[in-house]
Amino acid sequence: MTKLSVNINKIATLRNSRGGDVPNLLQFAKDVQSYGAEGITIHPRPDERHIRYQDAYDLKSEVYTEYNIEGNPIPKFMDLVLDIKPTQVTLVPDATDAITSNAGWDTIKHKDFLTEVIQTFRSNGIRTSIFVDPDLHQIEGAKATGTDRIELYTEAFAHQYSLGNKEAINPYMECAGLANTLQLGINAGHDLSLQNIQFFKENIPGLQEVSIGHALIAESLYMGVEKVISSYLEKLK
Ligand SMILES: CC(=O)[C@@H](O)[C@H](O)COP(=O)(O)O
Ligand SMILES: NCC(=O)COP(=O)(O)O
Repeated sequence: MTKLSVNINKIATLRNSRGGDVPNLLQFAKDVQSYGAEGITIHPRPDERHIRYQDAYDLKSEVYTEYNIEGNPIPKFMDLVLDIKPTQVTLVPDATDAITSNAGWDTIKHKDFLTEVIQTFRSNGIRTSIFVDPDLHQIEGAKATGTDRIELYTEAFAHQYSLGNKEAINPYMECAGLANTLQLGINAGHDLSLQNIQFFKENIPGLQEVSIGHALIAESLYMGVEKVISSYLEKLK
């Protein structure tokens, strides 16, 4: 059984574009949990262009499933996570101006830093996960940091799969095999979608959690737009 954690960054992006409170982020989080989602993921960025730090605090009392906060462990982010104490923190090595996450950690180069950060979070009762590329050396490096889990960065798989290249799953399968042997928990995310999720899940043994945002929100628009147009037309008769 793989848990679905819904990344709600895009809801905050839409809200912020008009400066008000539509759509309401907290209500959305409540609703997706009531529809069965098993977690809520947010990825606050230093410029707060979507999730604001205050959102992260406000969500704390509304998330009754798993609360996963992702980000680069700069001091401001560390303080936020240690204050909130979510279920899980996922460490992502993003540049401050990154449009979206575009690489996993070099767990070998940053071993000492990651080990210290992970120890801080774990000693506060927060489960840890490290965002990594599907590379066996990086999985071994992740194990050495003491992290509970890894999050496999799935952008390369998603892109290749959309081009029909199913072999793109191979490095992920190898990394999952190694992670299972090392008793590292396995999460995955980035560009997972209704098109690729079943194939990914079927080929990754021990996949514990996926966090999905961008495609899930776009798919929700497409799957809902017909009903909404009909509702408007009904009112405009
Ligand atoms: C780590 C990861 O892949 C996601 O958290 C992704 O970075 C979402 O962030 P944006 O919504 O800012 O693209
Ligand atoms: N950790 C990945 C995540 O939260 C969502 O990524 P995406 O589905 O928005 O690409």
